[in-house]
Amino acid sequence: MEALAATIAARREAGEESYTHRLLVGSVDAPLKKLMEEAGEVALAAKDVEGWATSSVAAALGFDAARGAQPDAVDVQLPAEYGQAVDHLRYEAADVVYHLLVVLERYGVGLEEFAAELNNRMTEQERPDGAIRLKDEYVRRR
Ligand SMILES: N=c1c2ncn([C@@H]3O[C@H](COP(=O)(O)OP(=O)(O)OP(=O)(O)O)[C@@H](O)[C@H]3O)c2ncn1[C@@H]1O[C@H](COP(=O)(O)O)[C@@H](O)[C@H]1O
Repeated sequence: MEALAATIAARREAGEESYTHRLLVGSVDAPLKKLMEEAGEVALAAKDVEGWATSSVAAALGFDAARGAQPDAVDVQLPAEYGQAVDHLRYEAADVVYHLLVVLERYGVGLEEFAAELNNRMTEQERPDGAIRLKDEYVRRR
């Protein structure tokens, strides 16, 4: 994530051949539209995973019912498509994170500041030692 955020920031100085550069300096509507589009694709991909899981459970229950069995536990065989759907979910999630980092970069929110925002929401027990916090040196606008 740090390497990606640094690459995105450096693309401010790149040429028009860079997709990231165009998202950083062109109309903001472009990265915002992509962010929303990719978030929608994550939702659809997750529903696809759900679909393969529930149809597999339904198939296993139907198989047991056909045998007249009343099992305590159902042996669900997840098909290859389930794994492919999870892979697809991960792929779309990466598209969201990339476009989110581009949008944050456009408005000067670096990865460190973003991490500090998340760290601030953690309980003392969750937060690792030395975690970056939202302090004046990270945030100049508060
Ligand atoms: N991580 C990414 C990254 N993730 C997604 N994308 C681009 O985001 C766009 C997504 O658009 P689409 O949805 O049309 O493409 P898709 O994901 O194939 O299709 P869908 O299945 O989502 O519909 C594609 O053009 C991808 O290339 C990215 N473009 C760049 N990066 C990183 O940014 C660096 C700089 O890239 P440049 O833009 O080439 O400077 C790269 O080296 C990468 O590390």
